[in-house]
Amino acid sequence: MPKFAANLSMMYPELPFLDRFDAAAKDGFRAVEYLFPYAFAPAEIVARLQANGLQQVLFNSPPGGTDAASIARAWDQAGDKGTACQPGREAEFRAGVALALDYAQALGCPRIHAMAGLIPPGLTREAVQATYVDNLRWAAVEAAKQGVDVLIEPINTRDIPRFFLNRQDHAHEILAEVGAPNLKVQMDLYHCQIVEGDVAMKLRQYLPTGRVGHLQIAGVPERHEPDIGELNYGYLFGVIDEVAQQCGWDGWIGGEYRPRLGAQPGGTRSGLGWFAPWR
Ligand SMILES: O=C(O)C(=O)[C@H](O)CO
Ligand SMILES: [Mg+2]
Repeated sequence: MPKFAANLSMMYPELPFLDRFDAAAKDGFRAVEYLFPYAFAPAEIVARLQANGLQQVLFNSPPGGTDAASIARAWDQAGDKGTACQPGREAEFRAGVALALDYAQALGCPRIHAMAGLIPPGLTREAVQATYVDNLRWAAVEAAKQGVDVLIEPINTRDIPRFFLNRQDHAHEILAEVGAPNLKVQMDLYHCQIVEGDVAMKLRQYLPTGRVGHLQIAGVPERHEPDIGELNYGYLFGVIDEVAQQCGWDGWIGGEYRPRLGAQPGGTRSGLGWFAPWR
């Protein structure tokens, strides 16, 4: 049976961040994921997780910067979407991963997502792949010391132009090149549909490899609830369940979507019809 995590960066926009843990638990979620915990002391988040019996199943290493203020600026102002592929920012990437691993230890989180970043102007994907691979190899070694997986996620270039990693097959080629068993793919079906399509067959192809560390879902193309848009998630959850039972995949599925009703009071909860059969 699929296990769903609430993405607290996109769901519950009607609530302050720290109140979203309680709301997700009240709505039946047993796990949460989000982008960045760095604006809060780990103890503040641990208190919310423990008060609600929630598992922390994913968050991102910093997209740039290495302290709360510079991380927020990197995402909001600089438009950084990771630094892993960017030559000359290796020290920043590594400091960010070290911070993320400290938080992962404190939060009991078994995986972090290291965003690839944008291909720098004037360079090509091929020209920066070696930097990406070297950074991931370093991150995987550090993460393995505390039993944490590092995830890489193909992201579509309509949402993030010039993002380095866009395709599932390229992500799995990177895993092979890095050669670290704790480096895995964050397979976001929203991005997979936009970039490649054929989502059910890609689930059947990649879940049995044991190298998909996490799934995420959202409606396509609006990125609202999974039951709004061109993907039949009822069918896809059945495929995930069938393949997971065959291959033993036991991962989480993050609801990484913007509720259609936005920040209206109760807007997120009123859109949880897709989740009702799985609570
Ligand atoms: O963009 C996505 O789909 C992600 O999952 C990143 O981690 C955050 O943007
Ligand atoms: Mg995603």
